Amino acid sequence: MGIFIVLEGIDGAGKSTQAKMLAEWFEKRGYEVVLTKEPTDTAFGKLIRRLVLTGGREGIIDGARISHEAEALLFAADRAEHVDKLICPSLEAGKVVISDRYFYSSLAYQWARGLDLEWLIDLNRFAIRPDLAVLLDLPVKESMRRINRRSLKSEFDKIAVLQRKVRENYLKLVEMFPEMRIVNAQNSIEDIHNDIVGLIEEEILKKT
Ligand SMILES: Nc1ncnc2c1ncn2[C@@H]1O[C@H](COP(=O)(O)OP(=O)(O)OP(=O)(O)O)[C@@H](O)[C@H]1O
Ligand SMILES: Cc1cn([C@H]2C[C@H](O)[C@@H](COP(=O)(O)O)O2)c(=O)[nH]c1=O
Repeated sequence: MGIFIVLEGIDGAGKSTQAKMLAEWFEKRGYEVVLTKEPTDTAFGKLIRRLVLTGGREGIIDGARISHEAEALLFAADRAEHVDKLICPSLEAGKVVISDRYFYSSLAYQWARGLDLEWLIDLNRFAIRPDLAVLLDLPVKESMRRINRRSLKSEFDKIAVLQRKVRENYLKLVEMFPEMRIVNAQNSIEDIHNDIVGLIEEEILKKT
Protein backbone atom coordinates (compact mmCIF):
# COMPACT_ATOMS: atom_id res chain seq x y z
CA MET A 1 0.00 0.00 0.00
CA GLY A 2 1.32 3.52 -0.75
CA ILE A 3 1.52 6.65 1.40
CA PHE A 4 -1.19 9.35 1.35
CA ILE A 5 -0.30 12.85 2.53
CA VAL A 6 -2.51 15.96 2.43
CA LEU A 7 -1.52 19.61 2.81
CA GLU A 8 -4.17 22.00 4.10
CA GLY A 9 -4.43 25.66 5.05
CA ILE A 10 -6.06 28.96 4.20
CA ASP A 11 -5.43 30.61 0.83
CA GLY A 12 -1.75 31.56 0.49
CA ALA A 13 -0.51 29.33 3.34
CA GLY A 14 2.14 27.75 1.11
CA LYS A 15 0.47 24.42 0.26
CA SER A 16 1.48 24.30 -3.42
CA THR A 17 5.08 25.33 -2.61
CA GLN A 18 5.42 22.64 0.06
CA ALA A 19 3.65 19.97 -1.99
CA LYS A 20 6.14 20.37 -4.85
CA MET A 21 9.14 20.28 -2.45
CA LEU A 22 7.77 17.19 -0.72
CA ALA A 23 7.21 15.42 -4.05
CA GLU A 24 10.87 16.07 -4.97
CA TRP A 25 11.99 14.84 -1.51
CA PHE A 26 10.19 11.52 -2.01
CA GLU A 27 11.32 11.13 -5.63
CA LYS A 28 14.98 11.61 -4.62
CA ARG A 29 14.45 8.64 -2.27
CA GLY A 30 13.15 6.39 -5.05
CA TYR A 31 9.41 6.70 -4.44
CA GLU A 32 6.93 7.10 -7.31
CA VAL A 33 4.88 10.23 -6.50
CA VAL A 34 1.44 11.43 -7.61
CA LEU A 35 1.14 15.17 -6.92
CA THR A 36 -2.51 16.23 -7.05
CA LYS A 37 -4.89 18.88 -5.74
CA GLU A 38 -8.52 19.76 -5.06
CA PRO A 39 -10.44 21.11 -6.86
CA THR A 40 -8.95 18.75 -9.45
CA ASP A 41 -8.14 19.45 -13.09
CA THR A 42 -10.97 17.15 -14.25
CA ALA A 43 -14.31 18.33 -15.67
CA PHE A 44 -15.64 18.49 -12.10
CA GLY A 45 -12.81 20.72 -10.95
CA LYS A 46 -13.15 22.93 -14.01
CA LEU A 47 -16.90 23.25 -13.34
CA ILE A 48 -16.18 24.25 -9.74
CA ARG A 49 -13.65 26.85 -10.83
CA ARG A 50 -16.18 28.21 -13.35
CA LEU A 51 -19.24 28.19 -11.09
CA VAL A 52 -17.79 28.71 -7.64
CA LEU A 53 -14.37 30.31 -7.70
CA THR A 54 -15.30 33.01 -10.18
CA GLY A 55 -17.78 34.41 -7.71
CA GLY A 56 -20.28 31.70 -8.59
CA ARG A 57 -22.44 33.71 -10.97
CA GLU A 58 -21.75 32.24 -14.44
CA GLY A 59 -24.53 29.95 -15.67
CA ILE A 60 -26.59 30.15 -12.50
CA ILE A 61 -30.29 31.01 -12.41
CA ASP A 62 -30.79 34.79 -12.90
CA GLY A 63 -27.11 35.42 -12.07
CA ALA A 64 -27.55 34.65 -8.36
CA ARG A 65 -24.57 33.14 -6.52
CA ILE A 66 -24.51 29.35 -6.34
CA SER A 67 -25.99 28.03 -3.06
CA HIS A 68 -23.58 26.85 -0.36
CA GLU A 69 -25.23 23.40 -0.43
CA ALA A 70 -24.66 23.07 -4.18
CA GLU A 71 -21.05 24.24 -3.68
CA ALA A 72 -20.45 21.54 -1.03
CA LEU A 73 -22.00 18.89 -3.28
CA LEU A 74 -19.81 19.91 -6.20
CA PHE A 75 -16.62 19.70 -4.09
CA ALA A 76 -17.77 16.28 -2.80
CA ALA A 77 -18.50 15.01 -6.31
CA ASP A 78 -15.06 16.15 -7.48
CA ARG A 79 -13.53 14.38 -4.45
CA ALA A 80 -15.47 11.15 -5.05
CA GLU A 81 -14.00 10.90 -8.55
CA HIS A 82 -10.57 11.98 -7.26
CA VAL A 83 -10.59 9.16 -4.67
CA ASP A 84 -12.03 6.54 -7.03
CA LYS A 85 -10.06 7.26 -10.21
CA LEU A 86 -6.71 8.57 -8.88
CA ILE A 87 -6.01 8.34 -5.14
CA CYS A 88 -7.04 4.72 -4.46
CA PRO A 89 -5.51 3.23 -7.64
CA SER A 90 -2.23 5.11 -6.97
CA LEU A 91 -2.07 3.90 -3.34
CA GLU A 92 -2.85 0.33 -4.43
CA ALA A 93 0.10 0.60 -6.83
CA GLY A 94 2.37 1.54 -3.90
CA LYS A 95 2.80 5.20 -4.88
CA VAL A 96 3.07 8.29 -2.67
CA VAL A 97 0.02 10.54 -3.16
CA ILE A 98 0.43 14.17 -2.09
CA SER A 99 -2.76 16.26 -2.35
CA ASP A 100 -2.87 20.05 -2.13
CA ARG A 101 -6.19 20.28 -0.29
CA TYR A 102 -8.69 17.43 0.40
CA PHE A 103 -11.66 16.61 2.61
CA TYR A 104 -10.57 19.00 5.41
CA SER A 105 -10.94 22.00 3.07
CA SER A 106 -14.61 21.16 2.62
CA LEU A 107 -15.07 21.04 6.38
CA ALA A 108 -13.13 24.25 7.04
CA TYR A 109 -14.55 26.34 4.19
CA GLN A 110 -18.14 25.11 3.85
CA TRP A 111 -18.56 25.11 7.63
CA ALA A 112 -17.41 28.75 7.55
CA ARG A 113 -20.17 29.34 4.99
CA GLY A 114 -22.69 28.22 7.63
CA LEU A 115 -23.28 24.59 6.59
CA ASP A 116 -23.68 21.90 9.25
CA LEU A 117 -20.37 20.19 10.09
CA GLU A 118 -21.94 16.75 10.69
CA TRP A 119 -23.69 16.95 7.30
CA LEU A 120 -20.37 17.85 5.63
CA ILE A 121 -18.58 14.94 7.35
CA ASP A 122 -21.37 12.57 6.32
CA LEU A 123 -21.43 13.89 2.75
CA ASN A 124 -17.71 13.07 2.49
CA ARG A 125 -17.79 9.72 4.30
CA PHE A 126 -16.39 8.03 1.17
CA ALA A 127 -13.18 10.07 1.50
CA ILE A 128 -10.44 7.71 2.72
CA ARG A 129 -8.36 9.28 5.47
CA PRO A 130 -4.69 10.09 4.67
CA ASP A 131 -1.71 8.82 6.65
CA LEU A 132 -0.95 12.45 7.51
CA ALA A 133 -2.82 15.75 6.99
CA VAL A 134 -0.54 18.77 7.58
CA LEU A 135 -2.23 22.06 8.44
CA LEU A 136 0.01 24.97 7.36
CA ASP A 137 -1.21 27.47 9.93
CA LEU A 138 -0.87 31.12 8.93
CA PRO A 139 -2.36 34.38 10.30
CA VAL A 140 -4.84 35.85 7.81
CA LYS A 141 -2.95 39.16 7.62
CA GLU A 142 0.14 37.36 6.26
CA SER A 143 -2.00 35.26 3.94
CA MET A 144 -3.64 38.31 2.39
CA ARG A 145 -0.26 40.03 2.06
CA ARG A 146 1.23 37.03 0.27
CA ILE A 147 -1.66 36.66 -2.11
CA ASN A 148 -2.04 40.43 -2.58
CA ARG A 149 -5.68 39.74 -3.38
CA ARG A 150 -6.63 40.43 -6.95
CA SER A 151 -10.21 41.06 -5.86
CA LEU A 152 -11.90 44.41 -5.64
CA LYS A 153 -10.92 46.41 -2.56
CA SER A 154 -14.57 46.15 -1.47
CA GLU A 155 -14.20 42.33 -1.42
CA PHE A 156 -10.94 42.44 0.55
CA ASP A 157 -12.56 42.71 4.01
CA LYS A 158 -15.18 40.07 3.19
CA ILE A 159 -12.45 37.63 2.13
CA ALA A 160 -10.41 38.36 5.26
CA VAL A 161 -13.45 37.67 7.48
CA LEU A 162 -14.02 34.33 5.72
CA GLN A 163 -10.35 33.38 5.96
CA ARG A 164 -10.38 34.09 9.72
CA LYS A 165 -13.38 31.74 10.16
CA VAL A 166 -11.67 29.11 8.00
CA ARG A 167 -8.48 29.29 10.06
CA GLU A 168 -10.48 28.91 13.30
CA ASN A 169 -12.26 25.92 11.79
CA TYR A 170 -9.01 24.26 10.76
CA LEU A 171 -7.69 24.60 14.33
CA LYS A 172 -10.88 22.92 15.63
CA LEU A 173 -10.52 20.12 13.06
CA VAL A 174 -6.99 19.35 14.31
CA GLU A 175 -8.60 18.47 17.67
CA MET A 176 -11.12 16.20 15.94
CA PHE A 177 -8.98 14.27 13.44
CA PRO A 178 -5.94 12.39 14.87
CA GLU A 179 -4.22 12.30 11.46
CA MET A 180 -3.94 16.12 11.40
CA ARG A 181 -0.78 17.95 12.50
CA ILE A 182 -0.02 21.70 12.63
CA VAL A 183 3.06 23.34 11.12
CA ASN A 184 3.80 27.05 11.55
CA ALA A 185 3.51 28.48 8.03
CA GLN A 186 5.17 31.77 9.08
CA ASN A 187 8.57 30.09 9.05
CA SER A 188 10.89 30.04 6.03
CA ILE A 189 10.01 27.77 3.10
CA GLU A 190 12.97 25.51 3.94
CA ASP A 191 12.16 25.30 7.67
CA ILE A 192 8.54 24.38 6.91
CA HIS A 193 9.72 21.70 4.51
CA ASN A 194 12.01 20.28 7.20
CA ASP A 195 9.14 20.33 9.72
CA ILE A 196 6.92 18.37 7.32
CA VAL A 197 9.69 15.87 6.53
CA GLY A 198 10.26 15.42 10.27
CA LEU A 199 6.58 14.55 10.74
CA ILE A 200 6.69 12.06 7.86
CA GLU A 201 9.82 10.36 9.17
CA GLU A 202 8.40 10.16 12.70
CA GLU A 203 4.78 9.31 11.96
CA ILE A 204 4.96 7.25 8.77
CA LEU A 205 8.36 6.02 7.63
CA LYS A 206 9.42 4.75 11.06
CA LYS A 207 6.23 2.66 11.20
CA THR A 208 6.61 1.03 7.79
N1 LIG B 1 7.11 30.19 3.93
C1 LIG B 1 6.83 31.20 3.07
N2 LIG B 1 7.24 32.45 3.37
C2 LIG B 1 6.95 33.48 2.53
N3 LIG B 1 6.26 33.35 1.35
C3 LIG B 1 5.84 32.11 1.04
C4 LIG B 1 6.10 30.98 1.86
N4 LIG B 1 5.54 29.89 1.26
C5 LIG B 1 4.96 30.32 0.12
N5 LIG B 1 5.14 31.65 -0.03
C6 LIG B 1 4.66 32.51 -1.13
O1 LIG B 1 3.29 32.75 -0.88
C7 LIG B 1 2.51 32.67 -2.10
C8 LIG B 1 1.49 31.55 -1.98
O2 LIG B 1 2.19 30.31 -1.94
P1 LIG B 1 1.44 28.97 -2.44
O3 LIG B 1 0.86 29.22 -3.80
O4 LIG B 1 2.37 27.84 -2.24
O5 LIG B 1 0.27 28.92 -1.38
P2 LIG B 1 -1.09 28.07 -1.44
O6 LIG B 1 -1.42 27.71 -0.06
O7 LIG B 1 -0.98 26.98 -2.44
O8 LIG B 1 -2.09 29.19 -1.99
P3 LIG B 1 -3.60 28.97 -2.54
O9 LIG B 1 -4.36 28.16 -1.56
O10 LIG B 1 -4.12 30.39 -2.65
O11 LIG B 1 -3.45 28.31 -3.89
C9 LIG B 1 3.53 32.45 -3.22
O12 LIG B 1 3.90 33.72 -3.75
C10 LIG B 1 4.72 31.82 -2.49
O13 LIG B 1 5.94 32.08 -3.14
C1 LIG C 1 -11.13 21.53 -1.97
C2 LIG C 1 -11.96 22.71 -1.53
C3 LIG C 1 -11.56 24.01 -1.80
N1 LIG C 1 -12.34 25.04 -1.40
C4 LIG C 1 -11.90 26.43 -1.72
C5 LIG C 1 -10.64 26.85 -1.01
C6 LIG C 1 -10.03 27.85 -1.94
O1 LIG C 1 -10.55 29.13 -1.65
C7 LIG C 1 -10.51 27.39 -3.31
C8 LIG C 1 -9.42 26.64 -4.07
O2 LIG C 1 -8.44 27.57 -4.38
P1 LIG C 1 -6.91 27.07 -4.62
O3 LIG C 1 -6.19 28.37 -4.81
O4 LIG C 1 -6.96 26.20 -5.82
O5 LIG C 1 -6.49 26.31 -3.39
O6 LIG C 1 -11.62 26.51 -3.12
C9 LIG C 1 -13.53 24.86 -0.74
O7 LIG C 1 -14.25 25.84 -0.40
N2 LIG C 1 -13.92 23.59 -0.46
C10 LIG C 1 -13.21 22.48 -0.83
O8 LIG C 1 -13.62 21.31 -0.56
